[in-house]
Amino acid sequence: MSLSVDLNHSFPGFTLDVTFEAPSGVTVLFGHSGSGKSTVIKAVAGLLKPNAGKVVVNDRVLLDTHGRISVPVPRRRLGYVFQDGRLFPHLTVRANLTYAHRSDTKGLDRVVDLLGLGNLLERRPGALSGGEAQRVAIGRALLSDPVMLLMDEPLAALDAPRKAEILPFLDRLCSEGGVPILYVTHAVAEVARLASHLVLLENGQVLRSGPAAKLMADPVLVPHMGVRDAGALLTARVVAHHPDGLTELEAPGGRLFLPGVHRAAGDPLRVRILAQDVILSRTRPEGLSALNILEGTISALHRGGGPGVVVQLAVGGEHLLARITRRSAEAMGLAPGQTCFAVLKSVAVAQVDIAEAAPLR
Ligand SMILES: Nc1ncnc2c1ncn2[C@@H]1O[C@H](COP(=O)(O)OP(=O)(O)OP(=O)(O)O)[C@@H](O)[C@H]1O
Repeated sequence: MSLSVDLNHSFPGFTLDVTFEAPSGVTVLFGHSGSGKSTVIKAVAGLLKPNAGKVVVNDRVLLDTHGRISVPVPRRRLGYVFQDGRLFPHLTVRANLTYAHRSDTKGLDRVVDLLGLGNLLERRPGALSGGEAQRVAIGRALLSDPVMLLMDEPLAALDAPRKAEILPFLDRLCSEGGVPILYVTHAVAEVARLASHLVLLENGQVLRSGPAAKLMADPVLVPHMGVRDAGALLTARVVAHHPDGLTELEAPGGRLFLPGVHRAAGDPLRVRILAQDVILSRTRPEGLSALNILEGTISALHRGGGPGVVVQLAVGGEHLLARITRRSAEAMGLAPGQTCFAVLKSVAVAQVDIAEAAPLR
């Protein structure tokens, strides 16, 4: 699938002017509140008629204001998942799922299995948790046999435990579902977990558009992600589970030992490592409590306006980010091309930051 979006629209005091192309997979529209994310997704869905623009999904023109084409909403064949599930309260989960069902029963079985809905089918929405209701809403959208799923902050209304509960299902949807997704969020953790392609929006414009792993590892973009949320993604593979509860992973640049990762040996993972959790050393450190030491080469340094510096480290074919003080960077004489060791505490990596791997490269 490919998605091509070119939109112009004005509200009083706000102008949207965005152009981006995205390949198959999960495209995340990320930006702060009011940056225009929902306006873009509504225009793609056909719920908002932009002043001018063109939207093409898989060579199918959904909108072309010059050519006076605007495919009506039902004929766009897009599945829409809102913040709140918007299920029919008087229907069971099964009836909600089959309401707009265009697939065969096999499709229903697959979606029920993919989203873990088997034991919920006879319940009504009032008897579901927020996370369960959202899974049903996603299932219903999938069963309408869409050419693309549009998800507008689908986790925003859920508390942290419900988010953690639904994320593994979204991982599976992204890696096995086969349906391309346009996903709106302002949560960096969701970008890190789900995105294959990232479109950064700011004040109604595209700041950057590109592969998620590349943009997440760009030191210049750290302020846009938020200094406490910024972090690069590494692909890793489970090597072994040790009796002391640690899981050993093979990662670019070395081994990682993380607290109990519940995946089988050999499984590929995608691990987000927050820039603020990485310590740098010019020599291989010894006698530390931190178990994880990855060897790399400094590929970029970026000074912000404040006392911080973001260092990008090439490890294997991937990148890590470390946010340290300018004082430390100067004292260590850090410069591109130098060998450097990244030190990471095992307990710094949260379970929510470990996902089934969608390939990064
Ligand atoms: N129907 C409307 N009429 C007037 N202004 C609107 C309308 N819809 C959106 N806007 C304005 O357009 C801008 C972009 O809104 P939009 O909802 O696309 O942002 P967003 O990035 O999705 O924000 P959030 O994360 O808060 O949902 C905002 O300034 C908003 O107030």
